[in-house]
Amino acid sequence: MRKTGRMRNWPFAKGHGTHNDFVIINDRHGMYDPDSADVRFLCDRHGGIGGDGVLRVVRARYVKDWDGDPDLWFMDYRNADGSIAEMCGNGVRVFARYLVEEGLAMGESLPIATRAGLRTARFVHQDQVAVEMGPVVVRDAGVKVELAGERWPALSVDVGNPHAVVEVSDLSTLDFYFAPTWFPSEAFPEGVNVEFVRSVGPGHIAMRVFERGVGETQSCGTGTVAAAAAAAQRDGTGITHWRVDVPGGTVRVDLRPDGSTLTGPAVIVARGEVFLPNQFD
Ligand SMILES: N[C@@H](CCC[C@H](N)C(=O)O)C(=O)O
Repeated sequence: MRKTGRMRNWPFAKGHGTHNDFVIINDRHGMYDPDSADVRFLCDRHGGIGGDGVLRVVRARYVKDWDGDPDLWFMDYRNADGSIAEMCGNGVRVFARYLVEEGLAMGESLPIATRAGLRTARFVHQDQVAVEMGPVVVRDAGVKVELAGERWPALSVDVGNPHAVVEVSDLSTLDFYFAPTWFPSEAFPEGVNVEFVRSVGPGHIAMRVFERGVGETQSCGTGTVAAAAAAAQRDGTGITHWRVDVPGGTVRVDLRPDGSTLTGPAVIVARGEVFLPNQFD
């Protein structure tokens, strides 16, 4: 097997939610499941299209291990390094926007299957989409996060995917040249997304994130929910509505005992055709 030149053409779209950006692959008939080399190519900002991840749009019936309604649209999310993640909060809003713009779904409220279970997206106004994100589990498991020689205690938060949330006093001095590490390492055997959060005021935080499988991104939707839930636990005043500022914009997180809602923008910015390198012949 050897690498050769270009071979297959495939339609794609590009979209983002608070500048967390995605290459969208329409695979409605289950004909093209990108392998990790394809995902890395699609997400490559210099040699490919460029994105923090890939959203493969596919009917749930074509997804191995999905045992729910086969007719649902499934958000098959991949990180830029080719790894698979359970859930993507910005991605699911962009996915919903894409389905409607492509005429693949309609209505104000849209069920979307993900590896973390069913999520429902609702079109609110203009570019805003609200997604029911399910329950958020916050634990203080004695985890510490280290970055550039500094160590902080972190809360472990499960939003369908894993997060470690750290409180800091200054976001501008964080140095992401090297990835953050965590202790004990067994706390997150599958890796973790790390959120650094600064309190701005009551119900208002700012955040930077270093995503598993990507690096620093302009935003992470599940991360904003994790950060708000961790801030609510630390703050203890019972605030349930949170404004979360990220480098790429602002989202709103609503917390309930049995679930959470993430509301933020989702836009499609391009459509085109990509020439996929032929890896095997
Ligand atoms: N950017 C996403 C999260 C994507 C997955 C994450 N990197 C992981 O590996 O869990 C979001 O908006 O939630």
